Amino acid sequence: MIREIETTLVDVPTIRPHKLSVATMNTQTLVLVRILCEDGIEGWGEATTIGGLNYGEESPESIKANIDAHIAPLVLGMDASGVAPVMKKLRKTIQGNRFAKCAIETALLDAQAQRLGVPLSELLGGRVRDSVPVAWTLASGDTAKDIAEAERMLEARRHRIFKLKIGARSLREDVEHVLAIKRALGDRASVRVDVNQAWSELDAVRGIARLEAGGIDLVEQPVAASNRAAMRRLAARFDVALMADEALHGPLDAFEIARIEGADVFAVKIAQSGGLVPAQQVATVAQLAGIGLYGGTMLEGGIGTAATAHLCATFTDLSWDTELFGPLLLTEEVLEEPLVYADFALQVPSTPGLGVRVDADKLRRMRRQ
Ligand SMILES: O=C(O)C[C@H]1C=CC(=O)O1
Ligand SMILES: [Mn+2]
Repeated sequence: MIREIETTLVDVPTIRPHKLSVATMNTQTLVLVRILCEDGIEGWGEATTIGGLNYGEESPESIKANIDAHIAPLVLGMDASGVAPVMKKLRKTIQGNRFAKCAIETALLDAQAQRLGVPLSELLGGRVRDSVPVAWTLASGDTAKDIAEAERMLEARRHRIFKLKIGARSLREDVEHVLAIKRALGDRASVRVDVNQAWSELDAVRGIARLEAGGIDLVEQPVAASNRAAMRRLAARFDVALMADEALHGPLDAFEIARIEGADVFAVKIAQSGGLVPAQQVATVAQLAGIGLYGGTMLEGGIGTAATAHLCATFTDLSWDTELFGPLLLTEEVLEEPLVYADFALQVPSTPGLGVRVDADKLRRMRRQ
């Protein structure tokens, strides 16, 4: 039985300002959900988002309020081991709120996998890999600093895939910034860009032509999420891989974008999709349509990152790797033992459930009062 659902906000400073076209992040607010079950098992989920309301339509505060006032009362007392009936009820009764639903589903699946004594990946069909390659986002806003940061990451064998956040400056400045970084790193790294919807279609045509010629491997969400027709035209026009991110709010969007050939790659995000199971459906649609897979992040801490890692471990083909570096952008850790990053990859935890333990003392100290 689901006995208790507790939602906690934790404000954690980032290791440096993280500049996106929609926001500059100096702190990240983790939204953590703990579900206590009658049998004493405790499951954890995460509903962290980016930039308050700059990135998406759910804020940390709205997610917490909606779980506390509307979602928890609906499912308290239900059978905790029946994850599917609980989620069926939530999805039927509650509109939207994909992040909150993701956190509840993750916590219930974490608890259930612990109950069964298996890693979460085994509840999702079983893993085909024990680690996932991890990209790093260069987003200091300064070309020389970004190059130095990339060199440090290569030297430490932590990352060899770099995603550059662009779209806030003029097209010319952005393209020069990206190409300078690519020239400095050469074939030692894969360089990709994320425009976070900032460009018009015409900007995108001009920008992508130069990025493609300069050896950039992938362009993420260059135009507005709602402009699927532009994504279709850009995907048909250029060879460089075009990735959908903000345009993907779950399996239905995945199906529609696949149908119109509106992307070459999908960023699979568990919170944007509304949970681990719908995110797996997004991936299934992609695989059926011949669309590549990439494990995306909402810059979550250790819990959401571990959950996505378990999901990505089940994908037969993960050709575009992951960006599961969220915990590395934060100055403080909420887990007892941090996730393990080595040899350009994140190790997928192998103990029962999510395979991570929250440090209760640290959380008490760090939580928003
Ligand atoms: O992909 C996004 O749009 C959001 C996020 C993921 C990595 C990062 O630096 O920002
Ligand atoms: Mn993105």
